[in-house]
Amino acid sequence: MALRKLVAGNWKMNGSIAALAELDAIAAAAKANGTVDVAICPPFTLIASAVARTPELTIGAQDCHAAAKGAHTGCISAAMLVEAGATLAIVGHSERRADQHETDAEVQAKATAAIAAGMRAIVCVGETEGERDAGRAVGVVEGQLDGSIPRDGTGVTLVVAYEPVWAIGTGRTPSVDDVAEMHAAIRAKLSALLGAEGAKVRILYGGSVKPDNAKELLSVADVDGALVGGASLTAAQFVPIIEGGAAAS
Ligand SMILES: O=C(CO)COP(=O)(O)O
Repeated sequence: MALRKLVAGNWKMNGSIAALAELDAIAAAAKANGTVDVAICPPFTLIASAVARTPELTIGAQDCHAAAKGAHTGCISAAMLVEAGATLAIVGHSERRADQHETDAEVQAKATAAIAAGMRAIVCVGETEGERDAGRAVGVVEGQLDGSIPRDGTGVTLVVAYEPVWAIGTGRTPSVDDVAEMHAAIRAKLSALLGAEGAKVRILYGGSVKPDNAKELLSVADVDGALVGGASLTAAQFVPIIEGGAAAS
């Protein structure tokens, strides 16, 4: 079953009010390429301004806290993100798993909170270079899915992003065969975990997606979109990736 592709940008800790000007051309490209869904996840402080500037564009967050409210200084709840206008939240990005020591259980709780608040959750998984070299990539990702995927959401509210850690920000990507193998394994695992709902979960590829490789990567079986870091910061780079997604649809 071919799922509608989602091309999502993760701005990480980049951007500014001035940089939101990029959204104008990105929103126009989203409209012109209506066969794909497009989203941008800017830093928390820019979410409301991004929604105000381009209400037609899906705006998401890069994290949320698992709790509804309380004594968690510096954290943001899913309900706060919804109030700001976010309709999806990335959770469990490898940078947060590494820098903030987030565990699978915490990622699962965050995804559950995001979905309960009415957002879609993009749950990130991916192996390190050492794990791939040791032949453990698929096993590591299956384990992350086991621990991080909420069992009570619907397939539509859940998105998985496969982001090999060694491909993020490096200009290196797995071979098309390796991407196909991993995405097939993720699909099988999702079906085992979620039954029929597993077939509805979009599986994004992330890690050095650029204008010149987007169409090829997005054409691989069970690649239902892309999660784009650096190349999502400018319309000049992100629009051709949106077009690549449409061409692969
Ligand atoms: O981490 C990523 C998206 O979440 C990928 O980042 P790059 O596209 O910059 O490699």
